[in-house]
Amino acid sequence: MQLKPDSGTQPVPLLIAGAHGTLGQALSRLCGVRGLPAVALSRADMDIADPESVARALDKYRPWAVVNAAGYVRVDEAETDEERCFRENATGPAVLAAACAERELPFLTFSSDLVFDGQQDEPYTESSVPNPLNVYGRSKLAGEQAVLAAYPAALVVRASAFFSAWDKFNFVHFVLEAARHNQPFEAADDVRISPSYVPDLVNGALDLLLDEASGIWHLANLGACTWAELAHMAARKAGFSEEFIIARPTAELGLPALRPRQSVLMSEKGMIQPSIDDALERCLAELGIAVVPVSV
Ligand SMILES: NC(=O)C1=CN([C@@H]2O[C@H](COP(=O)(O)OP(=O)(O)OC[C@H]3O[C@@H](n4cnc5c(N)ncnc54)[C@H](OP(=O)(O)O)[C@@H]3O)[C@@H](O)[C@H]2O)C=CC1
Ligand SMILES: Cc1cn([C@H]2C[C@H](O)[C@@H](COP(=O)(O)OP(=O)(O)O[C@H]3O[C@@H](C)C(=O)[C@@H](O)[C@H]3O)O2)c(=O)[nH]c1=O
Repeated sequence: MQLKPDSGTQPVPLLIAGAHGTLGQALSRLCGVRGLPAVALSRADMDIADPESVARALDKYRPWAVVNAAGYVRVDEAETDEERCFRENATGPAVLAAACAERELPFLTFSSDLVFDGQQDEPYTESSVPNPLNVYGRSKLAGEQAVLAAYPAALVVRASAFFSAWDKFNFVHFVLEAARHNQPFEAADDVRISPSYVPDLVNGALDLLLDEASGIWHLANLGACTWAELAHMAARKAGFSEEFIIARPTAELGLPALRPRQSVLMSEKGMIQPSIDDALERCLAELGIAVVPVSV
């Protein structure tokens, strides 16, 4: 651990942007578990798209590295909110990257599987050609390109649909809530993804940062499933009946933004994450739900 040059004993922190979000909160939590001093800043503390705000925060906290967990994630709203979406997902990361490059600070930012168009059959790797289908995906790709242009040594981790026991804003939580209340749950059965269990994503991304990795890396749990299959897996492992799940083509869900028919992520760089099945069981255990062994 680096000690702050002018402080003697105070450890030099990791600075996290996007403190109050799903990823930001998980980063703070796991930095604590790993004994990594960190300072997590909300938008009020540091607006990542405002160069003066970023400079003030970096000069105040003098971190050894910066992790950007901030962003605009409302994929469907982005279709009619392009300016705000690009501000948070492209301008913001670019401002952070330039400030970190100037100070030679390691920088990690996150991108998404939605930079791909789903036209290929095989999983997408780091060398696959992006071609986003929606405003959100275009903003994430623009952010990747701006960050690596400003700071080629930056680390860009692409992840996919988050699921986590630590907050309620994710698909697996919605499924379990519908199961508990026996409410019908419509799930897309024509879109294949490789979901990201947030603790695995955070630990993998921190490992890469500490290993001084750079460039684009794919971090998603191993395997692939449709949203409907993920819903069935979650319900079955949690011991619920599965009748409440209604498989639907995505077109019938009335979502404004187009999604790729598949955006399964794999890494060609060897950063293998645990399987979706294993991650889901750990997620359920973290929720205090006894996992029902699936009969073979
Ligand atoms: N959720 C997912 O499934 C996936 C997410 N990602 C990426 O991971 C990152 C984090 O996502 P997630 O945790 O789900 O997002 P959340 O919406 O949970 O959190 C994002 C946070 O960023 C903050 N923020 C937005 N703009 C700024 C800004 N200009 N300055 C400072 N803070 C800002 C938001 O604050 P406020 O509330 O004030 O807007 C919010 O607290 C994003 O880059 C996203 O694209 C990638 C793949 C999948
Ligand atoms: C909420 C819900 C979603 N879905 C499926 C359909 C659709 O493909 C997709 C849309 O749901 P969401 O809006 O949660 O997922 P979506 O916005 O597509 O999720 C994305 O979030 C952004 C931030 C990312 O970066 C992506 O990786 C991805 O995780 O999920 C269902 O099938 N049933 C549901 O009830």
